[in-house]
Amino acid sequence: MGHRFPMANKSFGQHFLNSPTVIKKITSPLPEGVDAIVEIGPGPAVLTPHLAAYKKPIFVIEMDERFVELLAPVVGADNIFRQDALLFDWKAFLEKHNFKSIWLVSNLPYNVSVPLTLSFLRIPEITHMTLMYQKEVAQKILPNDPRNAMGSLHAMCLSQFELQHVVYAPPGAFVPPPKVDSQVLGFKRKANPDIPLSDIDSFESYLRLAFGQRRKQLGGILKNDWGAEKTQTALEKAQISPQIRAEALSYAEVLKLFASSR
Ligand SMILES: C[S@@+](CC[C@H](N)C(=O)[O-])C[C@H]1O[C@@H](n2cnc3c(N)ncnc32)[C@H](O)[C@@H]1O
Repeated sequence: MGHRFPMANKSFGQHFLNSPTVIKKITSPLPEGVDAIVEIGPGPAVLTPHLAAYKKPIFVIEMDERFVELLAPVVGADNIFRQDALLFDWKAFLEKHNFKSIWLVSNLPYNVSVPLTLSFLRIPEITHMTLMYQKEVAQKILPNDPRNAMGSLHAMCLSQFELQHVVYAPPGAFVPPPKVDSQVLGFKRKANPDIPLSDIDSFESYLRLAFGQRRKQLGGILKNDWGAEKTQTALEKAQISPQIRAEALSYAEVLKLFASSR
């Protein structure tokens, strides 16, 4: 496609997309009703021009200062945040701009993809996301085979979003090619989340406890933290056997047990 990439900086997890098919799948269509687009880690403006073409307000957050010069003509110098996306001040950004429905797009740097996803799900104004992951991580968020696949990332994301597979990206879709396969997922915020955001921290602690030792029996794991009485009452109320392994729980059971534990 003739895109000329600067030298990739490995410490920033840089692998630039070089596949028109994958780029198109990530950047289209514009989700209905969004009033702004935020791209994390735009690098040398690979996805960015396709997103800017929608003529919505567009902002980018990029750590590597070498790219500012390439991004400025695409999004405007004032719309570039040259910083770590993990430290981005969403509160200040939203107070200033008052957007109600943001589409967040990113070919995420693999080392920060999970903490970033967990932070985005806490920002209700982010209504749509299209995010690239290492395939193993994407499979934890949205397993192809849902049997015995329950885990904390899946439950956390599903509590706020409808999830869908968008496209696989083999190593050859990038320059330089990473050592792993990648997968892009689409997220659409549920109008009524299964867990209100005010409870999301407790839900996350509960999931970390229940899925910290996925292959052990659930009753034993919970008892260590909750004590015998609370564990027995909660499991009975949710009609779940203490002998079950956490990974075999259905999503409905995960929600029921959380509700029963409170
Ligand atoms: C995998 S590359 C993707 C580049 C481009 N968007 C593409 O699709 O080809 C990840 C980009 O994220 C940037 N980056 C890495 N860690 C970051 C962080 N914590 N916050 C913001 N940007 C980061 C890197 O400098 C790099 O440009």
